[in-house]
Amino acid sequence: MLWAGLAWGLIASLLWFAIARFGSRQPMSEAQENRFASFTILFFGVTGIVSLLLVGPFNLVTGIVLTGCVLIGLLLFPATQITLVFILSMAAILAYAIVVSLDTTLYRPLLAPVDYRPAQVWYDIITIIAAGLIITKDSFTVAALTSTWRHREASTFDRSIRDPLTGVANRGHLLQTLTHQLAMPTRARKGLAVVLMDVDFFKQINDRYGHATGDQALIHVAETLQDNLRDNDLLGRYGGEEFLMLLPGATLSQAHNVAERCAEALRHNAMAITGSPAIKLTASFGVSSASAQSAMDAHTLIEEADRAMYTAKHQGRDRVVVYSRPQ
Ligand SMILES: Nc1nc2c(ncn2[C@@H]2O[C@H](COP(=O)(O)OP(=O)(O)OP(=O)(O)O)[C@@H](O)[C@H]2O)c(=O)[nH]1
Repeated sequence: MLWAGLAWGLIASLLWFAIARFGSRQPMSEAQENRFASFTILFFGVTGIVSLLLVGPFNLVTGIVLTGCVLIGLLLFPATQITLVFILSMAAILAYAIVVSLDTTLYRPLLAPVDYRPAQVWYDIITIIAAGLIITKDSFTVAALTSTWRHREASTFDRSIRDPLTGVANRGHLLQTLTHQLAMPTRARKGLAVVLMDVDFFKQINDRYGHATGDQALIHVAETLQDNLRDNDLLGRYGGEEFLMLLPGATLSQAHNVAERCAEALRHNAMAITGSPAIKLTASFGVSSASAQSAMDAHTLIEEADRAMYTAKHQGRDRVVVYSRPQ
């Protein structure tokens, strides 16, 4: 019976862990994780109750299943459900203590041996509470590790799509998002516009104030642009002092307005630095768009915006130029 219990605990735990970790190719969504966690509680909870009924609270099989229930549950749990698991495990420990404190002649496990003897009640209660505290402490350690692990996974993903200096999307993420949006079926997408901008005379800022101030200026530019975009627009750093904005659903003239708004914000939002007058920054903007019907690829669209941006540079900088496609 003991070995069967141990084997069962081990197999069930490994199985559960394998399903949680490798069961789906995609990482589980939060809703899936919650469903899986609830199912796990139910499964181990029911198993625990059945063990209690069949072999009684003093049997090692019951102990293993209850401990497994708490530990495996916590190992797999999304952080949002840790409190729930904690309450449930404390309730399980309390219920366990109550059961052993009862006059056990009132309760006789279904599979109890003929010479079944109730244990010393107080001794058992103290042992169970101590065990409960140890399990709880361990559970919190596991929970903390699990949450660090999840957090690390999330922040690795975050790092892989962000520009480390400015915190906006990096070039790879911009291109991937744009390619994905352009590949959407015609009926699912509206138009899409891109705005490419390049800070004017940026080399002079580096030369005059130093590279660290140059970096601050890039952060300032990114913040100013971000403040002038909507939530579903995507701003990213395309190169050194070049930023790209993806505006899903925007027409060419709407994107033109957005670019003018950004140029205006940059013009009137000089960057404050200590010990010198605020630095005035301007930029040149190029705008291009793809209608819902056009089959345009990401590189062509960006190249058009790039040409328009260079026209803006040649026309004297600090302005917006819209790409006009040859008829
Ligand atoms: N501080 C800092 N400078 C950068 C970074 N990336 C690129 N740069 C600098 O940006 C400058 C770009 O200079 P240029 O390409 O000559 O262009 P510009 O001076 O902005 O002139 P125009 O674009 O013609 O208006 C170079 O000096 C680069 O070293 C960065 O991450 N931090």
